Amino acid sequence: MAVCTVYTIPTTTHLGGSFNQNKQVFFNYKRSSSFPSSNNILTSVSRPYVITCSAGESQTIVIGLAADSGCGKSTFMRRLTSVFGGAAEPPKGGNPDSNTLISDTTTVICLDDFHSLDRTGRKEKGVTALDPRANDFDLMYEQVKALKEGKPVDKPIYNHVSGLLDPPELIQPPKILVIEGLHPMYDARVRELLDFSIYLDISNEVKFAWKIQRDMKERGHSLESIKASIEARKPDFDAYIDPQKQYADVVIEVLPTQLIPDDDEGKVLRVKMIQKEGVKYFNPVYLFDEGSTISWIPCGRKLTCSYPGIKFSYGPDTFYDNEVTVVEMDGQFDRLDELIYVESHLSNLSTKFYGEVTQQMLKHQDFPGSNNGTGFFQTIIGLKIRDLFEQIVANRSAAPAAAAKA
Ligand SMILES: Nc1ncnc2c1ncn2[C@@H]1O[C@H](COP(=O)(O)OP(=O)(O)OP(=O)(O)O)[C@@H](O)[C@H]1O
Ligand SMILES: O=C(CO)[C@H](O)[C@H](O)COP(=O)(O)O
Repeated sequence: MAVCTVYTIPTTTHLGGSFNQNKQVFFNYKRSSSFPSSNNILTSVSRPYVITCSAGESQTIVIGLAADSGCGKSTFMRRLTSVFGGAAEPPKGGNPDSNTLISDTTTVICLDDFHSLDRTGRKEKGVTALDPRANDFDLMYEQVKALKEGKPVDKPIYNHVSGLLDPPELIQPPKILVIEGLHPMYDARVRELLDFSIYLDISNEVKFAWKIQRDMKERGHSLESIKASIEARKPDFDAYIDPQKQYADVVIEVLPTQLIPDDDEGKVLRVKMIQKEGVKYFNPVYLFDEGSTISWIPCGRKLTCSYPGIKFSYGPDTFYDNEVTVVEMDGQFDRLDELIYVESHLSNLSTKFYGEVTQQMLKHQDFPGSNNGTGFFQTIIGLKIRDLFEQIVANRSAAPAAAAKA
């Protein structure tokens, strides 16, 4: 809900009346009270006043997380919500197949809920879920916009168990809204609403290895059916999902290792954190010396490394014509408690205390990717998002004060 603030003028004239939420007037008077914008009749201001609304202090911050199915979005979300504390759970008393996760600070909605065609509908029309024609971008835009403006919405639910569209669920505007799924940056209108965006870019080789792990070992699918499903999705993935990475503020790219020649196991990973320069409220993380190009093998006295070891790289680059800063980690950690050694050589981490990244990694050591750059960089991005949120909130509260001083 937007919050309006009343600034009173120290005279005795009474103006009274109602106000228009969209009108923003900044005067240099004293702040006397704040109230929710739904209560739009003034009853208790006895002196001339000025009201500021809609840049409300409770405006929702929107984060977009894009990736293909089975590429670690849920794992990333668990790391992110943990940074803010409190457990993330589906809406209480709602649809047991809801895709939404709510915690004190964050609400994560899954963009699969904006599929306009259900499983049968897609089959009949011969389109995949990645195809824009199977998704309702008008509704996605309207609902994300409404939530950002502090208004609740009745969001549809795509039921992954039945393959049907279920009755909608009520979503209240949170402090931080995360929209995760296939298309958070596809529609220009939705993209414009994002305060920060992330793309999880999992290379085909690694995606295949993860799919085998989950769908073959855990869900009993055959190797052939996994191969066929990846191949069937590829043209639409290339056309509609992959191009979104050009818009992301951070891309986490996951590739096979270069430390083992001709590795085909896909267990050891090379992970790049590609951070866009010039993004408001986001200072890229760097290694040792900002702006330099660095290659670092931390293995030795302070970091235990078994074969094939660990290699970090850092430096400036360009990505889709944007200037970026890249931190890369190839290899995997043997002992997570020793991670503090690596953490202490990175700067701009947005931690609140020494060793916070290591603490978060230790807390979730059972999550996939905790021993490599995927978990490490996801944790760091979680902390950067907390920092971005705190800066935006601090800036908002400072704005009326600055206006008052002017
Ligand atoms: N960092 C990682 N390292 C190794 N395996 C991983 C990693 N992240 C995810 N996986 C594998 O991929 C699977 C899917 O992960 P997750 O559920 O987080 O992805 P998702 O994008 O949310 O999937 P979906 O869209 O299908 O719900 C996990 O069960 C695990 O096998
Ligand atoms: O790419 C996907 C996003 O997670 C799913 O395949 C899509 O949502 C369709 O779901 P289902 O396969 O359960 O019908």
